[in-house]
Amino acid sequence: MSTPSPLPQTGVAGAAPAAGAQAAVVLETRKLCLSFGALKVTRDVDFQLRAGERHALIGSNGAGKSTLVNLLAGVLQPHSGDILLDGERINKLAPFQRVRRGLVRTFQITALFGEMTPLDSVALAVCQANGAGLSFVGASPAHARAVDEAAEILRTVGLLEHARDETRFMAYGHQRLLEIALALACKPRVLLLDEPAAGVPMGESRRLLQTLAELPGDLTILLIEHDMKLVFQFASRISVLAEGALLAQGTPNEIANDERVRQSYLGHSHA
Ligand SMILES: Nc1ncnc2c1ncn2[C@@H]1O[C@H](COP(=O)(O)OP(=O)(O)OP(=O)(O)O)[C@@H](O)[C@H]1O
Repeated sequence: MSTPSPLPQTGVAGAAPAAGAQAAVVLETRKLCLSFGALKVTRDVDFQLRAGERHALIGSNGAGKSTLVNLLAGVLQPHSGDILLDGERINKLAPFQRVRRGLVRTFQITALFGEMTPLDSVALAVCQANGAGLSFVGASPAHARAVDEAAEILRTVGLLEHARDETRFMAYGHQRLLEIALALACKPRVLLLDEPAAGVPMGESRRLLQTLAELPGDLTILLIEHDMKLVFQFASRISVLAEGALLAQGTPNEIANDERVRQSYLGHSHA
């Protein structure tokens, strides 16, 4: 939980290249609803994620951002409405089945791998994703390939020089990058990130989001982030949730100049 920083006062273009309005929709929700008791946390959400987007999901504390990501990942089941991946309804798919189809959210498992090195952790995840199971002993060709692949993933997220560190002693920002590396080991087409920079010092969080923005262009990323500076540097498109409903979706310029967003979001941040 953190307090949203104010929206920029003038239109700010996203740093990432716009995916373009023509890109195909990869992930979509239609009239998605979920309540916790009497509390409606997801209200008729029609959300679209297009191929290659760097998409930020923003909104005040309790607006329903994590819930929406959990619905997309299959951690939560909607009470009504649909979730479509590549146009196919995936409501009934378990999280691991969605992962197999390329829909991956970041793990929060650094504690589990604290005594392992990033190289071993990611190689293990690669083995799992490649169907080689968890057999991690010996010098099998599958293991060697997994280690090579893991090193390449660590290079991509800028962690190669820490590949053989013990995870629990790594800087927190590096541990968050390792979570992203573990998600990349699952070969995602769509990556869902719930506040990947939370708790990371400012300079490092900017680098972390820059790393994400520079991931291969065919990877689609949805990210929850409270820091508006980071959001507007990262995003090619932005969705705004308010009280469970989708208030607006558009380019960074459109969102920054949307009066409803400014009133709703600035109102909360002032509060
Ligand atoms: N398992 C649950 N049971 C009951 N209420 C829940 C549950 N999970 C979330 N909520 C409530 O649903 C609402 C939306 O929560 P959610 O975590 O999705 O918001 P959020 O936008 O991600 O907030 P934040 O920015 O603070 O993380 C909140 O009022 C929260 O208290």
